[in-house]
Amino acid sequence: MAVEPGGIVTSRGAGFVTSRIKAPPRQLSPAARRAAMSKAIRARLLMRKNIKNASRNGLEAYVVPNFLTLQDCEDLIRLIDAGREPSGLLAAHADPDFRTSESCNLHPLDEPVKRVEARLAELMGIPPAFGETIQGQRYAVGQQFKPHHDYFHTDQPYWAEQERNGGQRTWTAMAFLNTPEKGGHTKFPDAKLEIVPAVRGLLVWNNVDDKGEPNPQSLHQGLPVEAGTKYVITKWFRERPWAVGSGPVEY
Ligand SMILES: O=C(O)CCC(=O)C(=O)O
Ligand SMILES: [Fe+2]
Repeated sequence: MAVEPGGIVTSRGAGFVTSRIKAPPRQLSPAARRAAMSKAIRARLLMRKNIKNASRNGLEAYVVPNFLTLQDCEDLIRLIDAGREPSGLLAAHADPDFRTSESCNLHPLDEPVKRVEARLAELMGIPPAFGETIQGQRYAVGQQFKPHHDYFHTDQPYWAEQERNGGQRTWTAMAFLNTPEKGGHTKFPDAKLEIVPAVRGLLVWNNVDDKGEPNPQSLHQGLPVEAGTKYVITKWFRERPWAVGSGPVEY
């Protein structure tokens, strides 16, 4: 079967059809591979009904309303509340208020997590091995995550290890588990896009540009919650399979 780099391969599993985007050939440069994967993911997302293309000003982003069930949201909130501890950062930051939320890594074998992983895999088509462990996050009033990129900055000391363990982060999928009373918007200040959290909704964005290079326009932040609480889950995808043994990574 001839498949283009980044083309879609369909295979029949036990009683259901699964399709995955095929990893592009290794002889391409890393950026060309990332670009080919992005092209295939974009084509797949755009084929879907009930997806809103929120791309603008050099940022590629999509919103899928009602992506999760209410049951998923309730179950995930319970898991986050049971496991939450102060959110970490991959590299120390001079600003102690840079990321003030609480987080936990969700166990991939917990039933609600398995359900959501399967739905995300079906949406994105990215081979599951390319995805990091889903992280849950809880923001109380005043808590936030200041502007940052999800891609790795390759001039940082952490990069050598990340390059070995799956390489660059490509896409981010973030689902809103509740609707905070006020605030907590996800804002892309340079791209001038602001998403108001809505229970069950999914926000997906590409951290690399059309050439497969890290895209500065993907700069984003979780604005402070002003009333109520905000719960989200985040899944970061890598350009290559991510080694679980390397341990969970923060932003
Ligand atoms: O909470 C948000 O709106 C943003 C979270 C975020 O940027 C992240 O988890 O990488
Ligand atoms: Fe982020």
